Amino acid sequence: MNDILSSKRILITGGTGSFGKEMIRRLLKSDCEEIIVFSRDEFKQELLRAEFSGEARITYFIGDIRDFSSIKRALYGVNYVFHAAALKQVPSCEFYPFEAVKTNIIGSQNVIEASIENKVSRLVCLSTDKAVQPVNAMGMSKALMEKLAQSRGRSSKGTIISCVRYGNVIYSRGSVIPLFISQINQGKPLTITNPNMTRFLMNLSEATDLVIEAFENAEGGDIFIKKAPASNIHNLAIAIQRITNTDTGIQVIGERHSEKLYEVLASSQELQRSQDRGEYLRLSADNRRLDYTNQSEDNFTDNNIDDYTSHNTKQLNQDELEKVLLEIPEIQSSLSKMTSI
Ligand SMILES: O=c1ccn([C@@H]2O[C@H](COP(=O)(O)OP(=O)(O)O[C@H]3O[C@H](CO)[C@H](O)[C@H](O)[C@H]3O)[C@@H](O)[C@H]2O)c(=O)[nH]1
Repeated sequence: MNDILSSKRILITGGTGSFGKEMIRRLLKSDCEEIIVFSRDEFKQELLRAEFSGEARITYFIGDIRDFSSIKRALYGVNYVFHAAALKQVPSCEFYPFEAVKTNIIGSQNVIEASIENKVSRLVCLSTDKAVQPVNAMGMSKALMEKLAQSRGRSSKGTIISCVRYGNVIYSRGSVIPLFISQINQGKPLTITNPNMTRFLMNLSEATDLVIEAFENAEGGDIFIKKAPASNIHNLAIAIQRITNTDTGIQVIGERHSEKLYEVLASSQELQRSQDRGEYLRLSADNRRLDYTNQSEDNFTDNNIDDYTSHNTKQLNQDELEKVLLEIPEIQSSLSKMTSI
């Protein structure tokens, strides 16, 4: 990646989050000229400044993607953009769906238009499996972000706009695994919603690799996904108990608002237009024109292709789950704190 980054200016929206930090670490290994962290929260920027103290290539920009003028100003002279700013929590977006509209849809449209106006050459937008056949406000808003990116990705020749879809990132802020660890620390039972619910699992490094894969290889309107294994929540809870050598019990609490039993990383229709790239799949935009009189007659959904779901992908067994979990730095540090008590 170093060649295309040399002497370039890169902006990360939502740059203080876990993806932002990991991407900054990767970018600092290149000869890029500047990394701009664009986000709303001055305190989180202060913490990041302390974490990367003395790193002259990082600059900090307070702004909000909901405000077109602030993102437009920040993007002046920028070459590449990673768009990670979003409202990501399913339950809170259910209760405040218009906030998801404002950030994930209108904010993303601002990032896309400001990138095109500033002649940014590549823009990668971070999406989620919840955007496929969405049932909750978070997924619906991300689905529309993808549509906006694909629509402008088709027409904006100077800016390559692509998306990536994450599965669940292990130990991401506010997610179930840190919750389980905190419940264990308090001697409480692990609360599981529906034992049979499955989720695709990936770690932060894999999620960042996926963004880089799209950044380097996407054509306008592409969506990249990473082939990922999955687990059901019951097995995940058992694996957490086993690696922590604890048994505070398990309490089934039932599903939260608008949760899916399983997630879909790619629909059968998308898979029909996909390119297998080994670890990754590239889902091309449907680039037909808005004129169906001249299209070929083979535009049918292939009945033999299933959606790619967290139910039909590879399921991690207990040993594999424990191995995957033990590789996560935050879990390692939680375990060492537990043993030192
Ligand atoms: O107390 C709990 C809380 C959650 N779960 C279950 O654990 C799984 C994962 O839940 P998380 O809250 O960790 O994650 P979500 O699947 O709801 O969504 C997460 O993954 C998304 C990607 O698909 C986005 O990254 C989003 O920001 C993030 O919240 C779900 O099946 C959920 O029902 C429990 O069993 N018990």
